[in-house]
Amino acid sequence: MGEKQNIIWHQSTITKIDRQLQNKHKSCAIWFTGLSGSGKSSLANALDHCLFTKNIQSYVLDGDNIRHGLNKGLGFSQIDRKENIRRIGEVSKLFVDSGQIVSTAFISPFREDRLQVRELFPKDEFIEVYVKCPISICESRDPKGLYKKARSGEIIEFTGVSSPYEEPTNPELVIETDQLTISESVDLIIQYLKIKRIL
Ligand SMILES: Nc1ncnc2c1ncn2[C@@H]1O[C@H](COP(=O)(O)OS(=O)(=O)O)[C@@H](OP(=O)(O)O)[C@H]1O
Ligand SMILES: Nc1ncnc2c1ncn2[C@@H]1O[C@H](COP(=O)(O)OP(=O)(O)O)[C@@H](O)[C@H]1O
Repeated sequence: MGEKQNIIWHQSTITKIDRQLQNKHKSCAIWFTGLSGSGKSSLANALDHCLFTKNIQSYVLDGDNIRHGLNKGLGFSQIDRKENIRRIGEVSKLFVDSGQIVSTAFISPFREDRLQVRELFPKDEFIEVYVKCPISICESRDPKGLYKKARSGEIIEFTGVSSPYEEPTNPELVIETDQLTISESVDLIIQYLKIKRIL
């Protein structure tokens, strides 16, 4: 297909390993998944802050922000969510190729879509973090008032209310945000990155 379109893959002369050696740490995608209000953005940003202060190359891709730009125009049907996640998967891979630790904060409710992203990476470069929190607590947090709108029918196909969330079956990490503080959660992730020799 690439050949038909006269598109030829260029191998970059500086490799991912060259970049990792220069950075003095490995690169990976940390894929936060969970309900709205479970704490994905808060954790991804707190982790980013912690890594940044340690001089580690880190960046966050956040659902709300990406949907303002790259994925503007995509909605919340199953098909649009699939495309949303597919694109973020590809962008994350570019970040990992560039030697960075990229944290993504997307609901990514469908197992199949998360699996498709996982398959883009070698085994040790994709870390799925299930940000687990009972919906009753997410709803009581309701940082953007969206659950209220979903319950009243103002928002349709809202995850956990009128659209499914398929829990991860085998994530690398589970973080229960109704049990741990943000700082305890970040410590857990840092500990995992050290055990896996990413840091
Ligand atoms: N219908 C519906 N369902 C779920 N979420 C909704 C919806 N409409 C708007 N929002 C807001 O969009 C954010 C989720 O976007 P994502 O790109 O992470 O969603 S997905 O992964 O494609 O399912 C989500 O952000 P988070 O609360 O950070 O998860 C909401 O703020
Ligand atoms: N232990 C915790 N971990 C993460 N977030 C928490 C925790 N306790 C309370 N919160 C609050 O819950 C809300 C989660 O919102 P957010 O991070 O935007 O979630 P999401 O990105 O999953 O929608 C924030 O207001 C955050 O301060």
